[in-house]
Amino acid sequence: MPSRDGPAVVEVADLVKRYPRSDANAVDGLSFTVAPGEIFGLFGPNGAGKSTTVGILTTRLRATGGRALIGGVDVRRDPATARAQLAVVPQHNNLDRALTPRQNLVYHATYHGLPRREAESRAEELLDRFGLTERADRRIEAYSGGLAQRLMIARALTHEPAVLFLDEPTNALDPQTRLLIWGQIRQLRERGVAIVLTTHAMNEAARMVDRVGIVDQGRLLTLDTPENLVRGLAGDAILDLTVTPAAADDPDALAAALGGLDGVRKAERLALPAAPAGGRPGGRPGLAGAGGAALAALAARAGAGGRAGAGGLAALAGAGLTGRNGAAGHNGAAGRGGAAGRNGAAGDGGRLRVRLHLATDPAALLGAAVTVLTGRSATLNAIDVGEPSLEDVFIELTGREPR
Ligand SMILES: Nc1ncnc2c1ncn2[C@@H]1O[C@H](COP(=O)(O)OP(=O)(O)OP(=O)(O)O)[C@@H](O)[C@H]1O
Repeated sequence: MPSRDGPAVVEVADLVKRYPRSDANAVDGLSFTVAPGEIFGLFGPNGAGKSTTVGILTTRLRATGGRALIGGVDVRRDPATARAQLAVVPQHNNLDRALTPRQNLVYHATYHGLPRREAESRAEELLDRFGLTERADRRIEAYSGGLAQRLMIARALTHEPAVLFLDEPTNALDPQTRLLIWGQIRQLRERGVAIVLTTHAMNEAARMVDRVGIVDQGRLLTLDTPENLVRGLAGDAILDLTVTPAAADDPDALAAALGGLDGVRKAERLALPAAPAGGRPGGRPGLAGAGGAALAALAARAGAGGRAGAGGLAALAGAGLTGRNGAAGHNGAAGRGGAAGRNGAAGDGGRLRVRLHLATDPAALLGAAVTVLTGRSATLNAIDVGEPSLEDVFIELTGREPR
């Protein structure tokens, strides 16, 4: 079990950073703590203030106000002592190309005060742990991105830091290297190392992090475990309906009617995914995919429950059913299972995609949704159901507009 007792190893209190000649704070009163043996995800859109926060904590930048402590040491007052307790793995390769991989590790260890002998045996141990022993004396230039990332993490561990800052640790890595790196991060957690992780690959990281702080415009929007965030903000399930409203109907009124159903926490209109020429849009799994069994059951229950009238069931039978794997779905979440062909609609003309965030089982809602649609003479083209994800929470909090 990770040891999460004892005083926080990272403490940030009312932290402020205003860059010269800027008219807004890049970090604007941020507060959080990270315990030993905790993996803390610091997430936020581009420009939210993550790098600035990490820059202050790692002594690269000076705060304008507030406090930042590493292992109880104020980074501003005593940066050298703070640095001895932390390590940073940057997103981009900053290995010393004039040295071999082994020499990179030995150099880093001696820089941090280890005697030569100890530094060499530490390097040996880390090369072994990261599967680099065979490649320890090659030229750095010959290293792939994955090998370089492994070596950078190994290098960060030479002085046994109490806290490790990882910036996009698995960006552009193959699945094997990702697994290795997540495995190493897990082991560090078991040893009581605190890890502060910044990444945009939230759904991947959600499986690893203990708590998440989501920041935007330098402020903390929320801080909790991924499970609590997903449950609390995004709802229990997500149901995406692609519908063709009756010609005289108002799409917003139709979306609002669906949003008013019991068990719906929120309804939002989404852009329709672009359909590739002649193919299934979105590339999502259909009934045979991850959500297939659940969806078949859902369709059966919605039918057996008798909530929908005969017309509604006919509409349901004609709709494409797909599973979504809990993505925020802004780039084509709904696989339409050939519904466009059955519907006879040319292109996406007149169609509407409504996302319902549910506080209930989708099966319990589906009949009522179909009744609303048939009551308004709308056609149901596709149903896409899935679990909400951390990325859904992120979009909910920070919006869909690119920064
Ligand atoms: N050296 C600088 N001088 C002036 N403004 C800066 C400087 N560095 C960052 N900023 C601004 O501070 C704000 C926070 O930037 P920061 O790089 O910390 O965000 P971020 O969350 O790390 O973004 P990303 O995900 O793109 O790395 C942004 O508005 C950015 O433009």
